[in-house]
Amino acid sequence: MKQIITFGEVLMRISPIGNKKFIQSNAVEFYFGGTELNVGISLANFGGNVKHISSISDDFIGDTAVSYLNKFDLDTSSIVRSSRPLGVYFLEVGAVMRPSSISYNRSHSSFSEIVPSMVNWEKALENGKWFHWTGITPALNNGSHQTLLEGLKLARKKGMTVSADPTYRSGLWKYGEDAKEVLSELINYSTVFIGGVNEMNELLGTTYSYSNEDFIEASKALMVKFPSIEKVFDKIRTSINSSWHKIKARMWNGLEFKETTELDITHIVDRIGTGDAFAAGIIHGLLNFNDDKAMEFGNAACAIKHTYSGDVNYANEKDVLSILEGNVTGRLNR
Ligand SMILES: O=C(O)C(=O)C[C@H](O)[C@H](O)CO
Repeated sequence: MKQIITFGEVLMRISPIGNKKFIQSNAVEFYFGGTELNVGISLANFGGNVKHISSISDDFIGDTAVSYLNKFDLDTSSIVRSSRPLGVYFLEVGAVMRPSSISYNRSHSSFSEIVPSMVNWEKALENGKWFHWTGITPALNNGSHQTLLEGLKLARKKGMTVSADPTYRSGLWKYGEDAKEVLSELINYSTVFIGGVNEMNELLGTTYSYSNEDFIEASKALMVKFPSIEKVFDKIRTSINSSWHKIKARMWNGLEFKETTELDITHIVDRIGTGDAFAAGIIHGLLNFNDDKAMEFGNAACAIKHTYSGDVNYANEKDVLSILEGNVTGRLNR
């Protein structure tokens, strides 16, 4: 089976247990995560053959991270190891009207210091069919930006499908390059855009609203500016409070507009990684179903991720299809 390639940082999340603040607690729990890794693990849980490429610390914490990836049968053969530490982030999980808070400790991490000569892209992509990247990787450093660019160029040369989740995080991008310029360059090597009106406005310098009409116009304008983009998938989140969200998805594939119904997530267990679950659902859907079902599958995958603690979506294909079929009451399985 040909491989889906994900490339990005593996991070450790450290968080007080439950919804406590650090000052309330001395008991913490940890999880492994990282945007692109979350996508990779979710795709493996759906049955995909996934290779994750990264740079990970050459110490026992890095060994543990690699073992975690192996637990999901990810191909870790193109991961490089370095003397720099694994990136860490601290999370306080909010509840109801109290928002969650994140602080990153990743500026000199193993992945932040990656440079193009560390990855043998020819070898890494030899069995690849799909490449997924996000805007986090080029936001970290010039080295991670250039390494990604090399991988994308080769992926397109080999005719692979490339999905882009441009995720713009203003708190990153500290190394002096212009986010809009860099992301525009990288999107030219991408075919599927997983992002919404905000991201499109950022790239196009426009002010489209959230209406469906504006979403279609923004998607058309995006495809004119970046002719390699064939499909746009967007997720709309309505936040009642930290513990209660509603989500739905919509798409423009150059020919038709479709949207899902809204799924009501009344008791969020953990919302970190839900966007990655959406991206993985879209990729799995496009590889196995039609565009419409891919959008529905992405939305259902995003919804069920809210029920698992940690960054990763543990749902398999059957779990997601069951949500799609309307089984949302959580009835006990015996
Ligand atoms: O990858 C990152 O930057 C993270 O913050 C780790 C999380 O797993 C990620 O944000 C979830 O989307």
